[in-house]
Amino acid sequence: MILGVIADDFTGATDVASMLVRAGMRTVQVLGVPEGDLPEADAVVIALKTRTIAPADAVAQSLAALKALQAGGARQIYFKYCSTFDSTAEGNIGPVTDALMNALGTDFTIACPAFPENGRTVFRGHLFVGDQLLSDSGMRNHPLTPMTDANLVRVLQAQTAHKVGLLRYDHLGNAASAGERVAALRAEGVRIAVADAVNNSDLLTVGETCAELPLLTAGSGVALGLPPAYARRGWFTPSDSAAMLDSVSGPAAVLSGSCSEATNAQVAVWRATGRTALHIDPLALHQGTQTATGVLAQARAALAQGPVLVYATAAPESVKAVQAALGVLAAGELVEHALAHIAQGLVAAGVRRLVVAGGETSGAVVQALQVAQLRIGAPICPGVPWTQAALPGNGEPMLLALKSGNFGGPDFFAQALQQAGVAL
Ligand SMILES: Nc1ncnc2c1ncn2[C@@H]1O[C@H](COP(=O)(O)OP(=O)(O)O)[C@@H](O)[C@H]1O
Ligand SMILES: O=C(O)[C@@H](O)C(=O)COP(=O)(O)O
Repeated sequence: MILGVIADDFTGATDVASMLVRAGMRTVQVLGVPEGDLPEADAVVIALKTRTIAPADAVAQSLAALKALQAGGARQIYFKYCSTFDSTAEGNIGPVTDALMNALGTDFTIACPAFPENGRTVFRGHLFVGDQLLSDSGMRNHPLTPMTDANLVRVLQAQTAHKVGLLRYDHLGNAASAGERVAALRAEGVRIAVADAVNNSDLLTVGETCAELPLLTAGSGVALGLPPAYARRGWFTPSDSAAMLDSVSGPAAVLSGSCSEATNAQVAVWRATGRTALHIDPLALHQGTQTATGVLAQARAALAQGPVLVYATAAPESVKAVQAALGVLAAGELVEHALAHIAQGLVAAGVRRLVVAGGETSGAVVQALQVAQLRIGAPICPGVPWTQAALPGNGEPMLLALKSGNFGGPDFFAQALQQAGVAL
């Protein structure tokens, strides 16, 4: 294994796995820290659900993942977080980075969430989402990790006691000048350098400059820049490594717990077509006037007519009202449990092609389905591939598309299902 990736959520894990596959690395994604040996591959991605949990728990799980990757022989470790730097006031990007650096005995790493193909660029340490600063984008209203500061040096500095610096774009002209700047930053005592990157060429420079660091921390964009750097060092030969997924039939469904602007638009487009769309109302769930079992029964009944969408996706005002009534974490968990329960019931009813929107939501759903490993197939859009899992028990194949809340065009759900052979 060349690269061992620790991803802080499940959509992020398929995102980075998809990038590595695209750059020619044989990549396997495992869900949670496995008990036994890791699979044989150029890169192994361990998907955790640590983005919004207590920092101490996130650190413990990340260190367990690190141990497994080290036992599998990983030459380099990559801590994958969101391209919008999603974190709470306490972390977990800073605490997990610090813990991994200590465990690896290293005194320098970078932090680079840039993913230019999806509009995430970092310029002078500030993160942009399209033309907007992160703090002006829809991320300011995220239910669990509202991002209200685009200055990543400042955001990260608040999460670590160590010195955070900036690897600015004007040093990214080539790997030699970037390398000199890294040496200077290290001499200044900087432990974590936020790296600018506004296009894929910057990511290639970052990849070349950082290919031999024990630890990288990034969104999925840097994963594009690393494989060419590894290949130049003779560590592997890129191959067309995208898995051919099995052709899977059976009913299809979409579960959506993301409240991002992109997902709100995708739900609106689906509803406008008149296809089945069942709404989960967290307040009604809490009061008991709606139950997950009731919604599941409706969804199962509708499957014969075609794919079903079940969504809790709501606009920011509505999310805020729910959170004011129930509490932020309790509201999130209530919805996640409901969608996970519905996923289990739908799979028991024969659903074999499932799209899930939202990182936390995907984590809850995939954990409930007790899936252990994903094969990465062709991308539906940048950052979202179809994947194949074997169901526990009988090992039957099922296709899963885990969509980051922010990714995909307005017609993503139909596009994904059609790509998996679902007639609409
Ligand atoms: N209507 C709602 N009100 C409050 N919280 C909600 C609502 N719908 C979903 N949630 C919660 O919001 C969170 C969305 O996070 P996530 O699934 O990671 O989406 P994204 O990928 O957009 O970040 C989840 O914890 C989900 O349960
Ligand atoms: O880097 C990204 O933007 C995604 O890979 C990601 O981490 C997804 O997180 P969610 O938006 O919470 O799904």
